[in-house]
Amino acid sequence: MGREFVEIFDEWVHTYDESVNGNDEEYKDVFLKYNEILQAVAEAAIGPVIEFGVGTGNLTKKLLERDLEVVGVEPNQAMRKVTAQKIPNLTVVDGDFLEFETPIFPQSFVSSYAFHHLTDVEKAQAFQIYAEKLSTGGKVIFADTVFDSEQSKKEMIAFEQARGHINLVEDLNREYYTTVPKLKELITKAGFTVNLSKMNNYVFLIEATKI
Ligand SMILES: C[S@@+](CC[C@H](N)C(=O)[O-])C[C@H]1O[C@@H](n2cnc3c(N)ncnc32)[C@H](O)[C@@H]1O
Repeated sequence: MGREFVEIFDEWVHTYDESVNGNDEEYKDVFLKYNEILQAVAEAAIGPVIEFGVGTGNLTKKLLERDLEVVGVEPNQAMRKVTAQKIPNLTVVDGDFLEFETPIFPQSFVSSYAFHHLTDVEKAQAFQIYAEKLSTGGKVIFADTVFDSEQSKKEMIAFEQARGHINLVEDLNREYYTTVPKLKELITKAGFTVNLSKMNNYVFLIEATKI
């Protein structure tokens, strides 16, 4: 579920790695320190790991470099194809943040640049599902665009509008970018402790531990 943005990646799959490497002017600030952010997610993960929204496999590679057992969950067929070419032995199943069937029992759920595809209600449902599947001490480690408040979201959209980043503005208005207080509330309600740290002007590292 929360799959209404999956088709956007049929097109973006061809240039996605250029965007994350800073070659897309509009998304430069979103992807600032991309590798560092993914590394921070990988380092906080404990295996076995389920990764949502694998995309072109950039976080997956970092998880595998740590010798963690990983199963990917990715709803976009084109993205699954690219990842299969890059990392031939990886199991990537068709699924999403809310509906997934994998052959492993995870100790952590991880994701980068994808959780905003879910509404806040769906985000809460997702954390309830993860709470049921994890044992005490299990982790959810996500990196994603989150705003300090609704006011700072509005100011950031106005700022991007003023510098002519129309595609980014459309994205920020279209998808479900949430705020730090909302995220903290829904994660703690699901039975986790949580710590959020700012990684760049857009992205927070979200580290949740099952109580
Ligand atoms: C911006 S890309 C991020 C890719 C990669 N994780 C990264 O950090 O570069 C978002 C990915 O999430 C996937 N996606 C979209 N909706 C999703 C959903 N509901 N559940 C899981 N993944 C989803 C897209 O197909 C895409 O591969």
